[in-house]
Amino acid sequence: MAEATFGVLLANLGTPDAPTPAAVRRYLAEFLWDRRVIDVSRPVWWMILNGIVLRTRPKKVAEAYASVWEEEGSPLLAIGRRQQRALKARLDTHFDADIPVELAMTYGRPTMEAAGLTFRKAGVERILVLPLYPQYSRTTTAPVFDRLADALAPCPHLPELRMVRDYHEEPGYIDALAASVREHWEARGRQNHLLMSYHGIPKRYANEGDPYPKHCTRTSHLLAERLGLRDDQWTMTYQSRFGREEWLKPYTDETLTAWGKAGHDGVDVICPAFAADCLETLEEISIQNREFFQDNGGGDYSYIPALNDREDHIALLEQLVVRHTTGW
Ligand SMILES: C=CC1=C(C)c2cc3[nH]c(cc4nc(cc5[nH]c(cc1n2)c(C)c5CCC(=O)O)C(CCC(=O)O)=C4C)c(C)c3C=C
Ligand SMILES: [Fe+2]
Ligand SMILES: [Fe+2]
Repeated sequence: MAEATFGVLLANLGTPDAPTPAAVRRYLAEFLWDRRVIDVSRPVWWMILNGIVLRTRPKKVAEAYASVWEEEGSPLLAIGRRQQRALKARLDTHFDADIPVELAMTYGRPTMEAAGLTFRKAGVERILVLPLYPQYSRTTTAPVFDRLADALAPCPHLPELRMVRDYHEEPGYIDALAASVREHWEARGRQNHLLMSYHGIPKRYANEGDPYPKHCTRTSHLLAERLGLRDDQWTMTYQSRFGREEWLKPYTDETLTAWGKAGHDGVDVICPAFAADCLETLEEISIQNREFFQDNGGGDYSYIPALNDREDHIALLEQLVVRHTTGW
């Protein structure tokens, strides 16, 4: 095997260390203090965050985490580890070399500092950063860049860096999403409507130039086209809103509640912005939103899992690495 000429840093959002109020509080305190995520003036936000949010939210959110927690821990981290191992295996074969692949979270553990140190000890001089967010957002992709820069700040000899900014219209991504939908239809039956639910962001961020909703819309149209869906066979919505400000619309929960009341007989739900299943898909979509639909009179409700460690998903990540490391 040849020696690697670069390393790959897979990055995702982060998750608490345990499904307990204390661990969730630590996680939220770090995450929600990031200006890229919440840009309210610091003194005002400090009062709201410490006076209200961190006093009330951790208990409720810890219960939600407990309902999806796995033996290996938080689903986001457990799946991230599987993605890391599977990508390394593919890259080692592709390059016939021992390619270092690290997983780091923007908030919580495993930290960017730990990944940076591992690369440094291995003598890695070039790092390809691959944030696991198909659609770029200032609230998710940009903090990966900030946190990595912070982690490397003490390093006297910076590695060469490249970052995949987004892959929202990458053919391998759309193909993998479409294959996951078709396989789900074959295994579980097909509902007559497909809902594509994306994590939301405040509408103001989009008005200020975040291309996230444009990326989501493009992904949705490409997926619908690849599945041969007519316009009346699919809908796109945004989930997980937080706080009082207006977020991107239409909202997933309001849409499913209205569809339930209107007596819709069935819906398949996919969340294309999540490269790995996590609290926002396994609890919010698969449990909470199912109730909004069915308790209001809706029929069948079927959640289509994230791409996780599917072979075609890992093959897509491999393709992205191969393309973005050209010349290294
Ligand atoms: C407060 C504002 C938030 C913005 C803006 C936001 C954007 C955003 N988030 C993801 C992906 C994930 N978010 C997750 C959890 C989560 N998100 C927020 C808030 C914002 N997200 C909170 C407060 C939480 C924690 C749970 C809660 O308290 O409700 C997760 C899951 C993590 C896990 O541990 O499973 C992911 C993944 C995207 C893609 C995005 C914008 C594009
Ligand atoms: Fe979020
Ligand atoms: Fe949520």
